[in-house]
Amino acid sequence: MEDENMPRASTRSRIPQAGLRELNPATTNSRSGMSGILPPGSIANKATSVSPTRPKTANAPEAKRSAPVTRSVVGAPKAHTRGNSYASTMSRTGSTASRSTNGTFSNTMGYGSRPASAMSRPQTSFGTRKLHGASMQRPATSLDHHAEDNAASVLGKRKDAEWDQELKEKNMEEIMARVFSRVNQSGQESQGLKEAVEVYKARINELEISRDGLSEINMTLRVEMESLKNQLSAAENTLKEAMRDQEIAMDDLDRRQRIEMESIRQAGKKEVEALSTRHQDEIRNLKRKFESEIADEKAARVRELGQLTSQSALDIQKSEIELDNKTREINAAQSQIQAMKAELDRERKSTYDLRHNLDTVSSNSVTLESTIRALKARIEFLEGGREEQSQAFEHCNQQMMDALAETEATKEKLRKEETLRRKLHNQVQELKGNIRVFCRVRPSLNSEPPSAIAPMQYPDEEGEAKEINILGPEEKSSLGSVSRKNNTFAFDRVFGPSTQNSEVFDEISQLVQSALDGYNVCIFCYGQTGSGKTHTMSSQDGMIPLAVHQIYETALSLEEKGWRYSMAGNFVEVYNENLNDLLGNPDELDKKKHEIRHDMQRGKTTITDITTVQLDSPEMVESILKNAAANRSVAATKANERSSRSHSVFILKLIGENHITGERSEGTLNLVDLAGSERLSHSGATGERLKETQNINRSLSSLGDVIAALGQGKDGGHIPYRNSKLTYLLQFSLGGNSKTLMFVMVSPLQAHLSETLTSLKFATKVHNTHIGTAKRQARVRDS
Ligand SMILES: Nc1ncnc2c1ncn2[C@@H]1O[C@H](COP(=O)(O)OP(=O)(O)OP(=O)(O)O)[C@@H](O)[C@H]1O
Repeated sequence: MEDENMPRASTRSRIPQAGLRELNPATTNSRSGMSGILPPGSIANKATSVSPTRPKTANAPEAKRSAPVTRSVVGAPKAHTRGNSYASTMSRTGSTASRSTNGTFSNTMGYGSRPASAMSRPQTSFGTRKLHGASMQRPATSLDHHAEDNAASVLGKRKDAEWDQELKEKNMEEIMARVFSRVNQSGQESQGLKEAVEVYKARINELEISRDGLSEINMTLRVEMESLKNQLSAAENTLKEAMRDQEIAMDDLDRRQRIEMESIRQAGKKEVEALSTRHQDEIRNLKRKFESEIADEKAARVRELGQLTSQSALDIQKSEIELDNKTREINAAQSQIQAMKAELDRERKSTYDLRHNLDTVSSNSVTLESTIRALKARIEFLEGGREEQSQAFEHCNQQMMDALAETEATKEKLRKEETLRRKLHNQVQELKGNIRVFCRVRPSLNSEPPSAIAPMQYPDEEGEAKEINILGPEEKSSLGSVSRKNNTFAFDRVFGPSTQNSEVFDEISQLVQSALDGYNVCIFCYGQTGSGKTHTMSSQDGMIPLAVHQIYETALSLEEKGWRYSMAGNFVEVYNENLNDLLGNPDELDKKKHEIRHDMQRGKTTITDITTVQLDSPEMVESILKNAAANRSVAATKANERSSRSHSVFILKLIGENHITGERSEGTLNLVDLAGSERLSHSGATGERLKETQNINRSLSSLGDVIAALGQGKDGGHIPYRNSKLTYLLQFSLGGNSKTLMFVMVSPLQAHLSETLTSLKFATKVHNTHIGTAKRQARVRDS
């Protein structure tokens, strides 16, 4: 029953709020109790059309509100059922309209059937509630029981009624009263409905008025919209016109610009034409001018050429004459050398003879002494014959005096001979050249297989080898054929791999002698890492120990000629353009600063804060070399696992004094072991090693520059000693006042071939350099 009511409530909810209050079925039905009497679809349909979207739940409170009304309607019959069975019959007819045919009275009561049918209409909540209320409040027995027993009770009552006419009339009156009250009620309900109709009408009027108002607004809006449309089209027109004007203006501007451009172009063209005409005129003028100048110049040059040709012919003649002279001079010098050599040999022989004489004289003097003693004994023995004795004594004395004079003369002759030897020795050294280059190829080591050795030949091996022949690396021609270049280099001496250090030293010992004689001598080893520099210079039988031994021996032998020598040694290292003291404290390496100072007047070099060792014995050299080797910076590179990355310089200062002749000599012997000369790309160095290699290469190229500048031989010409620490240190040992020997060291390995060729080319440049005559730093003491 409740489910049927819900959609109905929602249908009513579509009625506008104002009219809904009036239309509320609860209110309406409370008055009439017969919602079913409304014409079907008249109000509900109207309401639906006015507000079709009203939510369904809005009707719930209204349904609730109808409850008390329903109760009041239901209450009326209930009051009447309390009296008699007829009232019960009426009630039953109202509640079960489908069975109304059962009673004749109910059929005749047409007006009474309307409320009953209305109540049975499923569309209204009212009807439903009424039925529900009836079933709840009226016990089933009170109505149904009466209906079932109706026949029996009526028969019983009829029996009584016949006998009680008064009661019947009373019942009839009651029924009539109920009918009247029902009619009245219906009248009231119809009045209520009329009122509702009125309300609806008023509402419809209101809505129509509001519709009219909305139509007016709508009209106004349409008119406004129309005018806006007009304004919009007017604005569009204006815009179009403005755009058209703009386009016209742009066209005008464009045209004006084109005209202007055209006029500028024309003006430019004219200007260019004028300029080109002017330039062509100028070019023509210049051409004419230059042609005449060139013609003049040509004539002058031709004249000059003629003069030069004749001059050069003269010069050539002169040169040829000079060449002849020089050749003659050389021949003379060579014969002089030969003569000197012969003289030297003679002198040597005479020295030998003199020594022999001296020995004879010494033995003579010994003999004389014994003779004197014998004579003395004889004198004593012969004291008797005085005259005879004194004669014999005088004779002996004379013999002794002669022998002493002879000895003295021999010594004097020896001293003179030594001076002469020095002079001759130096002349020989000068003739050999003040800068000499020796090449030394080290032997292959055990770790190096024969296949790794590059082919090298020594064409003049039989005598004093001076040439080396090396096959260069393989080169591919553009046609694809592989060839190897044959490179021949010539030096003052070439030592093959089998040469021992002692043989090499024989060649340089004369230079060591020069240092003792008071000359500055510089011997340095040049070559790539691992080519044998350190072995040649500092090994146990290297140049440094051998030189020191020779100096000791010579100094000793010179003592009997009146010479006393003092020897002071320094051992320094040039590392990264810094000077280190290799005989000093190792902790101070690379920290302590040493400065090089030159005494330009005396041609002397000193180093500040350097350790100087007095060499008292040849054995001291060994410990010096050991200390220096321990201190020397050694670093690993790709090229060699133990590689000296610095230049080491052993400086030996030799000061000699002859207490007999008063002569004094000051010579310096510099023995230099240069750092590896390999190129950057080959060493593969990086970081700190790269910096080292760069510094090494810079100082080596400075050495080359100094030698090249010395070779140009211009007096007072600039020699770039200051370009590196090494050349600055050796300033007085490289150049006019000194003798220089360079060893170019060669590795026999095929892998080092290109470095070897680079070294040999550098050495060839040095070899082709001729340095001026050396001066001996000697003074003769005033006596
Ligand atoms: N004439 C030689 N006879 C025998 N062995 C040699 C000779 N020359 C060099 N060696 C050996 O070859 C190796 C490399 O020589 P060395 O160390 O003297 O080269 P280096 O040019 O001084 O190299 P670095 O620049 O690294 O000092 C050493 O083992 C050395 O003993």
